[in-house]
Amino acid sequence: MNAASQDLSPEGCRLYLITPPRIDIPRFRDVLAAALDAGDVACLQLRLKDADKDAIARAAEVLMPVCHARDVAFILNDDARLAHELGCDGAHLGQSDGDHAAARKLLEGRILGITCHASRHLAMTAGEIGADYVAFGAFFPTGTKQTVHTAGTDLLQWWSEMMEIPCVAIGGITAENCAPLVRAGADFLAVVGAVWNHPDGAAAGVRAMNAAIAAA
Ligand SMILES: Cc1ncc(COP(=O)(O)OP(=O)(O)O)c(N)n1
Ligand SMILES: Cc1nc(C(=O)O)sc1CCOP(=O)(O)O
Ligand SMILES: [Mg+2]
Repeated sequence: MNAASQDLSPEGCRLYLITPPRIDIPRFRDVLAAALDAGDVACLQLRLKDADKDAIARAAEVLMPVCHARDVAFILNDDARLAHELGCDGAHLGQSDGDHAAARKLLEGRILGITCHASRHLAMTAGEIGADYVAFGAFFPTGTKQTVHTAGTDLLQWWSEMMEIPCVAIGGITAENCAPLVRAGADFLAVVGAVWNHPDGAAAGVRAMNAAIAAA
């Protein structure tokens, strides 16, 4: 994902970073800069699940320039209206995060991603309303979020053979387990823990993920 062009045409699988659910903004700013300097990252999704709009706005004000300085798209989770107001590059919406078609109109020319769990039907519907990407998951158990749905590589393979719209794989993805997802056609791997909880730091997490993607 390119912040300048909003071009989601994939050139091989790329890394999609999602913030930890809670952050200390000044400290995270430096960790993020180091992570983005460590290797290719298509975009960062700001996902602060317990934060109010003011706190999200404060985080976006600090973190969006860090992303844009590195040509990394800045995507807001859950709230298309706020993404529009804050000048984000796009929004990621789940199935309970408002009217997708209205969000598509509001975010014209910007990125709209939609969670489709493990459902071909939800993905087709997301494609019909003009989503820029569909997200499937969870592929593996994850400690970041309680998940209900389980997706398999057959879904990625079916989607990527049928459709031009890029697909994102999410849920418990690590450098150790990601190869089958890349080979099945995932255009982006979305991760939280594999980068921010990497034992050698987030920069090492980005390097490990990119090395695993390249080797897949
Ligand atoms: C890239 C990506 N894929 C899926 C999700 C999950 O979105 P959602 O189902 O709305 O759940 P929350 O993230 O809001 O807890 C995502 N955020 N990003
Ligand atoms: C935010 C999110 N959504 C998921 C879904 O399945 O829709 S799984 C997930 C958590 C991803 O974090 P980690 O990379 O640490 O597993
Ligand atoms: Mg959501």
